Amino acid sequence: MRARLSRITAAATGGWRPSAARPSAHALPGWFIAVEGGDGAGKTTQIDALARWLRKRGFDVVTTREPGATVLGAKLREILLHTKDREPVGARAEALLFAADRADHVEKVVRPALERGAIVLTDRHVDSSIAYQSGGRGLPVDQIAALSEFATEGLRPDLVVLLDVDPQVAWERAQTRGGEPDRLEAEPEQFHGRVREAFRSRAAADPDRYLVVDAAEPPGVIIAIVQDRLEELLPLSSQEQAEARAREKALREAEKAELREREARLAAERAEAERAEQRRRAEQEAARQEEERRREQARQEQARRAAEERARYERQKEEERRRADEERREEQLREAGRREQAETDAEHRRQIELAVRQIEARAKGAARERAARELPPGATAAAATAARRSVDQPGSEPDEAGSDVAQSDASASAGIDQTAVLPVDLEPTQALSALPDGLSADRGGVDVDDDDDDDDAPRSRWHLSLGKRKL
Ligand SMILES: Nc1ncnc2c1ncn2[C@@H]1O[C@H](COP(=O)(O)OP(=O)(O)O)[C@@H](O)[C@H]1O
Ligand SMILES: Cc1cn([C@H]2C[C@H](O)[C@@H](COP(=O)(O)OP(=O)(O)O)O2)c(=O)[nH]c1=O
Repeated sequence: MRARLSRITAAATGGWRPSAARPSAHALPGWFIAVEGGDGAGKTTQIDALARWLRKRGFDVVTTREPGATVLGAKLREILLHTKDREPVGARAEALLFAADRADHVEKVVRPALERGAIVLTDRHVDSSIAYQSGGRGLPVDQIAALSEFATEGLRPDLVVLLDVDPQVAWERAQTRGGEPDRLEAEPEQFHGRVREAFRSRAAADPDRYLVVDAAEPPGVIIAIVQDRLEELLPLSSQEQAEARAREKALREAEKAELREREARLAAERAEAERAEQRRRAEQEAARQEEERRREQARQEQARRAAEERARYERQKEEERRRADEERREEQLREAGRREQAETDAEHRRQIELAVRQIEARAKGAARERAARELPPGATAAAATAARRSVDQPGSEPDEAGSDVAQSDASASAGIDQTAVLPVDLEPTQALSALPDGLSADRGGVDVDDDDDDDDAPRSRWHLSLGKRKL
């Protein structure tokens, strides 16, 4: 089967050259197969089976036989095999008659069939003459071979299938066909033994052209062996070649289709890879743009925060400047208030001191007047004069009182109400209650020190303390 497959492949590719494998010398296009063996070996059975098999493969098959395939051959066969009631045929005449049949057979059946390219399957040929007329009858083998060479014009089978079997077995098989044994079949066992040996000897001398098969095997086994050999030998039939070409064409088409499919698949894969690459690049570009946008956003956010921070810082600085200005203004206002308050307080102190001195001066004057009234008349006049001087210059000793009055006049000229001058006969507490509005000198804030130790007139020392005003 392997050989057949290799031939199918070779034929399909145009590499098969039948003549190169042909063991015979003929150059005819057909194939010449001879089946040989003893009587009852199974030749007819195998030829029928081979013919069916070969025809099924598409070959032009011609089955034939020797002797008796032609009109002449049929008459010779009758003479050769059925000699009952006739004069016996001698060995040399027998050999010549078989040769005559063969010559007519080759000329009229075999060669024409081979020339048209048929496979010719013949039941017996030259080897039967070698086996029977030489081996069996004892005629010189070279002369029998030369006679056959003459009859066939040198045509030799491409293959001789020798069905080799014990003559006794073959004889028993032949009996199953019924009928009377022919003249040669009727020969003794030794004869058939020599025939067998002649066949075997000839096959052994040319193994390339002979296939020896054990004919004791079942018909199926034998046909398989012969088929194997013929598959090696024969080319493909026209039908098989056409089928092989069709298969080869289908194979090429399948390969082309597979190639196209593969190329399409590769193209699709390349396109997909390209699309994937484009997607990857697009995603990469999108990611890059997104990253750039994110960075720009972050940069803008950072710039916005920096701007906000700067604005906040500027607002803070502005606020600090505003607060500082406000504090400075408030401080200036407070300072102005303090100065104003200090001036007001100083003015009040001055007025209070003036008032106190006036009160003290008047009190002293009043005391002197009282003392004068209590003195003798001369002393009284002097005291009254002093008292008047004291009255005329209240708030101090006569000299001091005069200057205090002058100061009071100065205060009046500075806008202080002259009506604020206290009456001289007021007690200190009465005088304080008579202070102008805005001045206060309560007992808690003004110490009145009645000191009569160094002065004969009751004298109060006023220590002024001013309540703090809120600005
Ligand atoms: N291999 C075989 N085994 C057994 N019987 C066979 C075998 N081949 C053929 N036969 C039978 O033997 C008989 C002779 O066969 P046949 O083919 O006529 O032989 P041949 O043509 O060689 O004289 C037939 O009855 C056939 O059925
Ligand atoms: C062709 C040939 C046949 N013979 C013999 C062999 C056979 O016995 C006989 C042919 O008889 P046949 O009935 O054709 O053979 P088989 O019995 O095998 O079917 O002729 C020769 O002796 N010489 C030959 O050259």
